[in-house]
Amino acid sequence: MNAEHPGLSVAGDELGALGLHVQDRLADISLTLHPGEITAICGPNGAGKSTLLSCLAGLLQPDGGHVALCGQPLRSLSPHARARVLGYLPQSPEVAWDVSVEVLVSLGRLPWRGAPAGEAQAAIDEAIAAMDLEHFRHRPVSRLSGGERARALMARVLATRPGWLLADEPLANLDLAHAAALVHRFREQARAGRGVVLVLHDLAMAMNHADRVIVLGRGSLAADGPPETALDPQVIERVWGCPARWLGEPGARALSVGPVA
Ligand SMILES: Nc1ncnc2c1ncn2[C@@H]1O[C@H](COP(=O)(O)OP(=O)(O)OP(=O)(O)O)[C@@H](O)[C@H]1O
Repeated sequence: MNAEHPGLSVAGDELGALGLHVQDRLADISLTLHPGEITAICGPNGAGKSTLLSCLAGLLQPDGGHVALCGQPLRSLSPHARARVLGYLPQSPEVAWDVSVEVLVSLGRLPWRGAPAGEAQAAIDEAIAAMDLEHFRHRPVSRLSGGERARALMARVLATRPGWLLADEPLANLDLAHAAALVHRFREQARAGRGVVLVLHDLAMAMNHADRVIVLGRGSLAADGPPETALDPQVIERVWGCPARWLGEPGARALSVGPVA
């Protein structure tokens, strides 16, 4: 974890690397994540993916180690500053209050209280449109389907316009077309110089759309690199215990999984 990687300029702000070092009895992991990339975190159930993402979001403090943004400890940033730069989508699609979609999405603007109202409304409208929610704008979230609610929660994160998007299983409840649209959105965010970090169980999604894949075993780094190497069939067999082989062309791979011995 260091500041050796230069930050990229995003909307006038310097957005630097997001680094993490965790060293305790459960994990020993050091990572530096780069803006401008889509990084996928993959691994079996219980490997520590959500825990790692929560540490990166500053919501969990590792027992030993630290998290730094642009070389600066995350803890030294105010909660407001952290919420403006790190947008976090939790794994659980629960919504505490039965508000409308528009109100839920507008909560993503809370870290920007005091910004011009027009800017806030533009960000909310853009996020609602990006997640194909115009039709549901005034509907209470309790009357949405599971996938629609997942899209509304993602829209709330997008409305913040954070420098880093940290999303735990963002595609899990989405149909094919909405998943493809969201992946396209993630790529746009990365192209704009933002950092995108996704926990993904769908290894084909990670293979086809990530720039970098981090594979977690039980609390340790099993692989880290471009998808072709980090998701090599040997890695998959070692970490998930499944014989597997990749089919198709680069960028459009499918995973064939054999029977578990
Ligand atoms: N609140 C908690 N208290 C104690 N242990 C926890 C807690 N949350 C998770 N764990 C444990 O920490 C380990 C890592 O959990 P984590 O949720 O990070 O895994 P994951 O890789 O995201 O798994 P999944 O793919 O099932 O979502 C697991 O063994 C889990 O049982």
